[in-house]
Amino acid sequence: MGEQKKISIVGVPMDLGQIRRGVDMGPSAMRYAGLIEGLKNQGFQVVDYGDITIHRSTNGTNQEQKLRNLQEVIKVSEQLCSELDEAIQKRGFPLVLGGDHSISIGSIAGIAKHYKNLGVIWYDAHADLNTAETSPSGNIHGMPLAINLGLGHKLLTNIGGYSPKVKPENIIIIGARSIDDGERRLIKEKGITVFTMHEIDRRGMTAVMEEAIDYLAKRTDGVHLSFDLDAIDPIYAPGVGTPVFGGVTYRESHLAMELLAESELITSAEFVEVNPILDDKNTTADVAIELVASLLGKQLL
Ligand SMILES: NC(=[NH2+])NCCC[C@H](N)C(=O)O
Ligand SMILES: [Mn+2]
Ligand SMILES: [Mn+2]
Repeated sequence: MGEQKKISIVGVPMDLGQIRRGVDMGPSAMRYAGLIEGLKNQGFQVVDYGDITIHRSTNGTNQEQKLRNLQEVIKVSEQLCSELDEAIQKRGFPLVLGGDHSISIGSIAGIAKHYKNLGVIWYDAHADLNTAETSPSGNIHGMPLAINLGLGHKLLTNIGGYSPKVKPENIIIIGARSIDDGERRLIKEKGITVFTMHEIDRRGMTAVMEEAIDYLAKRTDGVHLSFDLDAIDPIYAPGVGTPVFGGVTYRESHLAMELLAESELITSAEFVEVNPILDDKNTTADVAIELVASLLGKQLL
């Protein structure tokens, strides 16, 4: 990253993609933890677009059904899509703050149209590859990666007016340890690369990241990092709505971000699922902004 590179920040206080309240406060928690100041100290020009407005109707549509809050999620996704489109045209590095992981539908919709062959690193305990048919919960935050592949409800896959956004061979999932049956079938059928916790335990984070970086560097013209804080073990990042034990450590996650910084591969990023109500003294937001700093080139010496 050269000096005075521009970072464009967009907050998405979205909690409609799942049922636990509090994740809408994620963008505030990361700002409160010192995100903007930190990036400025790191030498970046920071343009903060503020938060997208979310209209939370008291009785959202599709409440107990297979796509909870569908209409609201569509509205927010379209808005995020056009904000990111604009940020990229103004040559900023898009940094999106969640909000639950359903925001990735809008962010990747806004980003992918600027690339011929966008790669995606999905750093997550989950695969988020469900559709309404396979979802055990009806929560849209468990579906965004499938939607970005063009699988799922038409109104979601068509955000931004085009579909699909990403090819299955350009996706790498890292840190997965909770995968539903339908997701497992899709991973096999589409040949999606997944470095589960097994591969990370067995080969180590360095080998996993090096392979991911080499692979994506050869075949993509931009890579979006979608970082779900629940990839990290809840010991280090307790403030998430769907925690799964046995996750990536704090150190391994920093290492992963440092290797990505060194590779200069990442062209946009989002940090999602930070839920300060479930957190312990804003620890998860603190961890998130430290990881942002590492991703954007901060070094210990
Ligand atoms: N972004 C997340 N935290 N996703 C969790 C998804 C959990 C589960 N697989 C579901 O579909 O409901
Ligand atoms: Mn997750
Ligand atoms: Mn996720």
